[in-house]
Amino acid sequence: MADAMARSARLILNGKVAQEPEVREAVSAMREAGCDLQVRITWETGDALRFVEEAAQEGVLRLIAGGGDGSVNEIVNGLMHLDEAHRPALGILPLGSANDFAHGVCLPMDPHQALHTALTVSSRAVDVAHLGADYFINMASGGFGAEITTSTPVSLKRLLGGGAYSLMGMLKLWHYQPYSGHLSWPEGEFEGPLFLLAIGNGVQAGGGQKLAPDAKLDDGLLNVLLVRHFSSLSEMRQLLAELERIPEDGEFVRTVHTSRLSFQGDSAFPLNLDGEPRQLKTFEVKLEPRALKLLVQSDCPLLSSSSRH
Ligand SMILES: Nc1ncnc2c1ncn2[C@@H]1O[C@H](COP(=O)(O)OP(=O)(O)OP(=O)(O)O)[C@@H](O)[C@H]1O
Ligand SMILES: [Mg+2]
Repeated sequence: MADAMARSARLILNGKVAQEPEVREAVSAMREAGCDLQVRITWETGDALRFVEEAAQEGVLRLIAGGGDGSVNEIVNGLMHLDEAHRPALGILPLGSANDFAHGVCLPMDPHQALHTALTVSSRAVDVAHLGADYFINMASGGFGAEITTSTPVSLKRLLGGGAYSLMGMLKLWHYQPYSGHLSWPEGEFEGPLFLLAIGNGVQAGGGQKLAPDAKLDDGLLNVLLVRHFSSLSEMRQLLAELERIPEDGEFVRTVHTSRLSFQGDSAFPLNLDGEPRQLKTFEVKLEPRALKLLVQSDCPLLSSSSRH
């Protein structure tokens, strides 16, 4: 039996994509189907936070983020600053360029289907990670990818997919230096030059790069990917091969499942939180287990109680 459509909901739409005809048509269709769907449009950073507060004050139960990973991140931050009792469930209308979180949770990319999903499914409780005062729902990635993708439009997936030789050329051109730091978590530690660090609540970042393929959103754990730096072209080849299959304990790639992680760097470390850039010398990442209600299909592969097979 199909689930009933919610009677009311709020859509916070990133102004960059607000006028797309498909979005307008999808909103009209949901209204015609009986949902009182109100829309708020952002102009700049900070607007979404205010709209989240307004929605909570008005008792909105379903809040839909219309935009890319950055829009979802801003809305998650707004939601996490509310009391849990007044926190609306989060739906996503994927309208960004990467939409890594939405792809990771297998949401439909078609605006009509995505809105319909957000307005009909039951919510599922998922973990939310935070790094200092900043929350993220999908992934924090640091090192190589975070630095280069912040200043070029090339996605991490394309950079890593181009092969060892072109990647080496790129790193030379960028005068790339590995980052050194000390990582520690309750069950272990890592010291040394890092090529890449990814801390996943979700599975993918950088435009489709699956850095934490086994991550679940509701298991109380961060899936951490540590990639040690290389010193030759052949080592780089090995590193890229390991990134394809993400071993537990490879020569370069190592995975750790833990509830929290601290980093002490020798210098500012470039980080990307759900696609939003930061530079931090030290940080700690923790999880708030099952703190947010997410509107995804019940067979979403990132739910540990998933019935998908
Ligand atoms: N009207 C607007 N015009 C341009 N940028 C906006 C507008 N409103 C909000 N923003 C900014 O857009 C950024 C978020 O963009 P978002 O990440 O959603 O899209 P994207 O970068 O295209 O997608 P993705 O991150 O999935 O690749 C935030 O920094 C936000 O402040
Ligand atoms: Mg973005």
